[in-house]
Amino acid sequence: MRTAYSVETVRAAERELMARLPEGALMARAAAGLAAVCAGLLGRVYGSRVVVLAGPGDNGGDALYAGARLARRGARVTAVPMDPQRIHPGGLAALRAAGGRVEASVPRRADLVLDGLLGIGGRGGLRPAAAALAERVRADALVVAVDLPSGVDADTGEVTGPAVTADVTVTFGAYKPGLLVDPGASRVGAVRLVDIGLDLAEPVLEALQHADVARLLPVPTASSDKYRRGVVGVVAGSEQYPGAAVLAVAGALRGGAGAVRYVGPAADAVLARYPEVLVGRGRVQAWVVGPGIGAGRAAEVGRALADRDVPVLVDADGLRGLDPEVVRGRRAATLLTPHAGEAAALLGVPRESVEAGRLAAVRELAERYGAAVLLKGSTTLVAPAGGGAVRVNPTGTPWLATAGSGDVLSGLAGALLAGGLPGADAGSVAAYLHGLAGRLAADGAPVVAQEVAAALPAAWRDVIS
Ligand SMILES: NC(=O)C1=CN([C@@H]2O[C@H](COP(=O)(O)OP(=O)(O)OC[C@H]3O[C@@H](n4cnc5c(N)ncnc54)[C@H](O)[C@@H]3O)[C@@H](O)[C@H]2O)[C@@H](O)CC1
Ligand SMILES: Nc1ncnc2c1ncn2[C@@H]1O[C@H](COP(=O)(O)OP(=O)(O)O)[C@@H](O)[C@H]1O
Ligand SMILES: [K+]
Repeated sequence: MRTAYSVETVRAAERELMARLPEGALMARAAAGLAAVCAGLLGRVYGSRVVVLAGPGDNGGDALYAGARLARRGARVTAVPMDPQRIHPGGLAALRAAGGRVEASVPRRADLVLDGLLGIGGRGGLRPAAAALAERVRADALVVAVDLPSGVDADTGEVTGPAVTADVTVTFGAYKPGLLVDPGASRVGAVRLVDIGLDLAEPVLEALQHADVARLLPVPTASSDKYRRGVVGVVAGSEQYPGAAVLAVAGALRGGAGAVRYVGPAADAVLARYPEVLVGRGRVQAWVVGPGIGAGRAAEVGRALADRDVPVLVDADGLRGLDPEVVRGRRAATLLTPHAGEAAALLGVPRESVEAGRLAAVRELAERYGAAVLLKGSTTLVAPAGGGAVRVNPTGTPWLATAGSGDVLSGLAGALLAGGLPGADAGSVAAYLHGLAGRLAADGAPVVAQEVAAALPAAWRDVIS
């Protein structure tokens, strides 16, 4: 499991460690790690041109001390302060002692630019003086963000104004949520974690890895039969969107359901593609309701939710007007799987505000509905029902933004619910496999939803191998 920690947690761990270490030791560790990564990126340090954008706080300090280390190895290092009156004094002295220079404007030539403007103390987007410096960085220079790209909110990934886009981010002690959640995540480039010895409390965000998914996947045993493996009931599709039924069923079958029961008006289309499917109501271990059902089917959604002891996944049209009290009153898991537009409708806010503040939106929905919530999109997030760490999905590809791929995801997550996984596990494991299948099927070229479903077994094998 990869974990990310809030600024508050990082600062508390830093205080605790600093109390036991000589002054400056922690910053020296950070700077040493940073300089080592830069040296590796430069290949040849001697004679290289390095620019340090130095903000007013400790982030600038890290960058200046790292600059000093590179200068001692023969790099030509120029620091450009964001505010000449406020620059880390120790870092500045170290850089000068190592032969580095200070200039008021960004030099025209640079092999590598260290973005030490703002770290975890940054609030909001870059203010004009900082933004002007960042803008003057030449496009062909390698940009290395110190701790995080300046202008990205460390706790949320929000970017509310100008911000740096890095090629590499060297982060200290722990991943911060803003490095893993869009829009911030799109600005970090490759992330390198430098261990500075922090002893951290609870993470606020976590990302499953192959081994975690392998451990969670339900696998049939000698005593399994199709009912014990889990029957998934799929209420999906309509005359207008019969394909949604086929794709949700495909996801459920490929997700390891013992059997799939289809309920709705697209049975002919479903059976033509999947003769394995049972048609009509009956006992199930989980319901998937909503993909492609269109408007006016609230009664069917209500019927599934009323079965309080059976896990239910609600997606797409099923989410329209969903009543928080009904969902809160359920005993078994409920998993809601909105995209940003559906989440915005449930929250009564514009879509853009969900996209800009994905973590806050998914947490708010989980809290309001007392349910696990999977928010789809460029970084899929899954919040558990009872609060606690949100899961961010590390797999996936923008090629998955194709009609029907969400229907496959619903069926897949439904199969995992039927297999006994709790809501947030079912959602995050499904997103992981779906994202991996998307990558395998796309392989850099356009992909259609059926191919994503067809690649699920390969994704599954990849995870357990
Ligand atoms: N906390 C830790 O565990 C460690 C922190 N270290 C470094 O210290 C950094 C945090 O340092 P600080 O707390 O001094 O904070 P920062 O250096 O991130 O920034 C704080 C300063 O920036 C100004 N500022 C805030 N938002 C701004 C904006 N939007 N535009 C322009 N100026 C803005 C503030 O007025 C404040 O003076 C970390 O990111 C990391 O680089 C490392 O040295 C090692 C350990
Ligand atoms: N920019 C993106 N990058 C990666 N994945 C994306 C992106 N946009 C959408 N997706 C994924 O594509 C799928 C689309 O689902 P959804 O929006 O429900 O579409 P549909 O209703 O057509 O199936 C989701 O799994 C979502 O996370
Ligand atoms: K920075």
